[in-house]
Amino acid sequence: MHNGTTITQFIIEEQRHIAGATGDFTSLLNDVVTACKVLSNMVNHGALVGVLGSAGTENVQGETQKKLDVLSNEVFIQSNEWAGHLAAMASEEMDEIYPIPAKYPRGKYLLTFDPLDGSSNIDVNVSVGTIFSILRVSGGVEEPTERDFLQAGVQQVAAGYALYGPSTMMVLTTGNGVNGFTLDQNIGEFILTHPNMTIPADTREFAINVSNMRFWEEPVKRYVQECLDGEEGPRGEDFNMRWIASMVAEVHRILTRGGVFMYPFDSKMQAKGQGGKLRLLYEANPMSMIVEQAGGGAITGRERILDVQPESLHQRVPVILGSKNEVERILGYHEQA
Ligand SMILES: O=P(O)(O)OC[C@H]1O[C@](O)(COP(=O)(O)O)[C@@H](O)[C@@H]1O
Ligand SMILES: [Mg+2]
Ligand SMILES: [Mg+2]
Repeated sequence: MHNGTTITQFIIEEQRHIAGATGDFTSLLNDVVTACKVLSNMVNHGALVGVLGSAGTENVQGETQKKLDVLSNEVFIQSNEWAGHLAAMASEEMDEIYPIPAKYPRGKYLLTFDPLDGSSNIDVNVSVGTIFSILRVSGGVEEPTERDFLQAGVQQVAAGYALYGPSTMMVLTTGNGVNGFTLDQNIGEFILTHPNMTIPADTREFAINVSNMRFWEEPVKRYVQECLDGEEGPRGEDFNMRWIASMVAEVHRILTRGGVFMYPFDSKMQAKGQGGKLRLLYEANPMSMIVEQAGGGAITGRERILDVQPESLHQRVPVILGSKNEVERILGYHEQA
């Protein structure tokens, strides 16, 4: 049994040093933490509580929704709408933004989330997670609009994810480094177990869905081919590969032991008029903030993800993130192409 720092203690301690902090942000994060505990419990019970399988509906992006995609979205809304910290929420699973209903007070923050990341893995009992990002309202608190959410990732106040794996973890940044907490199921608290997570600058491990190889652009093909060529190739070293198909789990591995994760631009997505597979506001931006705060890099291939000016709520972008020196190498390959 752990008796270390709880996530609430950690956040309160961090906020103590911020002049003018009202406690709103602390209690918003607390509600997000509660939502993730509820989801952890649901995911853990799986088939026992009838939450696996398809919901028989599609989200705005035309993807089939799992029952847990829908349930986790509802849990996130219920946990976060009542307390008066938020003006609105936006989620991968909702077509439009969700302004806080008039029966509740509205606050100065916005919450975006991917309530269940990696949901194609849920029925096969492989790790899934939740990704979230907190922004400040740019316009009026009373009439939040989609435009309020279209802020570049550098504007994020905080970002984090929960990983429902062999143990449930919460990884969080408020712009002051990255810290990891493990859920102690016996006491229902996240305990600080991974202080100051940092990504090694060098790696010999990459993650990409190679079934898309024929659709990639030249610089990504070059990078992956050089990894595959191993000791005999230009890198002079053997590389290892992983593909979990849950971004949350891939990013967590990278925070733990380094590596590169890529869901790059490809011609298949281009044909559908999409810039990439992963969603800028719910996946790319929060993960990029975490990765940069841990000393890594995060780019689309040609530019820093956190500098991308969003044009629409459900915008997708190419993502290449992880160990700094490898990300810089891939950026260089794009610049040379
Ligand atoms: O099935 P693919 O093409 O390998 O894509 C896997 C990617 O899709 C995602 O699952 C998208 O997330 P959702 O499950 O939230 O739609 C990422 O987590 C993952 O990296
Ligand atoms: Mg996702
Ligand atoms: Mg999802």
